[in-house]
Amino acid sequence: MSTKIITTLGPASGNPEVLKYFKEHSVEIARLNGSHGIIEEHLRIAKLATNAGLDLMLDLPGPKIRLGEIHDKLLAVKTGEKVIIEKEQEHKENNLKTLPCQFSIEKYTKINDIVYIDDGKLQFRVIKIEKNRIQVEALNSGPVKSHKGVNLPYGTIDIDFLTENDHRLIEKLLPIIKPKYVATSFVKTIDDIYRLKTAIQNSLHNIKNYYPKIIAKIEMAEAIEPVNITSIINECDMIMIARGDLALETTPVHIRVPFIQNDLVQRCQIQNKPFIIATQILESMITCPVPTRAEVSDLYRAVVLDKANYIMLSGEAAVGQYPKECVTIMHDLIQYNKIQTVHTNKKLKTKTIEKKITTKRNLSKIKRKRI
Ligand SMILES: Nc1ncnc2c1ncn2[C@@H]1O[C@H](COP(=O)(O)OP(=O)(O)OP(=O)(O)O)[C@@H](O)[C@H]1O
Ligand SMILES: CC(=O)C(=O)O
Repeated sequence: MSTKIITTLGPASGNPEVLKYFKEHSVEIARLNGSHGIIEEHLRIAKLATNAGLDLMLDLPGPKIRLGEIHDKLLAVKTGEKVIIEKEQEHKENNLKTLPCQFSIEKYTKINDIVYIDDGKLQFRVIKIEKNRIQVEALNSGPVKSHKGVNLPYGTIDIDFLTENDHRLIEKLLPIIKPKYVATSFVKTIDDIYRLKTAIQNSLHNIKNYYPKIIAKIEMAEAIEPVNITSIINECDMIMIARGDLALETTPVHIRVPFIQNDLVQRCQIQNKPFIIATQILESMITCPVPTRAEVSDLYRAVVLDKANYIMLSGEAAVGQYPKECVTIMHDLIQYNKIQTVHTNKKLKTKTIEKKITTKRNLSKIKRKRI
């Protein structure tokens, strides 16, 4: 089976024309990211995607630490600037810029720890810890936007696996849209998968003949420990190598992802489990109509070397300027690989036939000599 595409839906792709294009160009699954957008919007887009013939994936946010609503949606920070990160309901007047956070994070940090925001695009060093807030120093400049992810690779996070938001999506959205797949974020152990299954069963108690396939998103250091990963792969229907958070939840940050990807691909192949390679495959195409050479090489690795069952577009398809162009690049590489494979197989076949013929000829020569 050749690789298929998953596209995350959002403002850039939630319309019939784009979805039709996706369907015609190797997209099989439409992902609804439960971290963004309201239920009504997910319902609307789910209907459009189903009408376009796509399967649905509901991606549950799990215990991901995110910023809250930033006043005016955006705040600029400068290198060296001191900033407060505080639990959003616990705001205390101060004269520093303040980033609201959905969880209280002071208990997961120590002085000098690095806090990563927005997939690591912004880095801060912890300089002071107080109740419900930390003071940090910006290590680089940039804009901070509402709801971006916060990663603390040096802390042990013990936020409950299924959050209030996950329960709300399981109860309010799942029974209506009946997605073929439910993806679950920040899985650490097999018990998390059991808990998710129980929550889904409870929400579907009145619905017969439907149960979603479960996708475990691998993005935590604990999940890739040998004692956990084998049983997680066994218990779910598909694995997502969720490289965005994985890059920041494993140390040394950023550089371990390709090594872990290699290991997970091998494990999935040995355990005969389909897998998805996700995140930043064509990230630069959020704002540029063509990919970088490095991105095409990453795509080549996923499709040709790893033979991923699915490759996934996130922001590129949800909010990017070129969702159709991204899908076209992926589709074209998949098709090109098919042609190359047929070509190589034909060449191999011809070589084998040639070899057989030469061997036969040599044999008959030997026979003739003997006579
Ligand atoms: N439905 C949506 N509505 C608005 N913005 C969205 C939507 N989906 C995604 N986005 C934007 O695109 C970015 C990238 O999308 P992506 O699905 O990778 O989200 P994410 O925040 O990185 O979360 P996750 O870790 O679950 O992938 C998001 O950070 C968000 O700004
Ligand atoms: C897809 C996702 O959640 C990640 O890469 O972190």
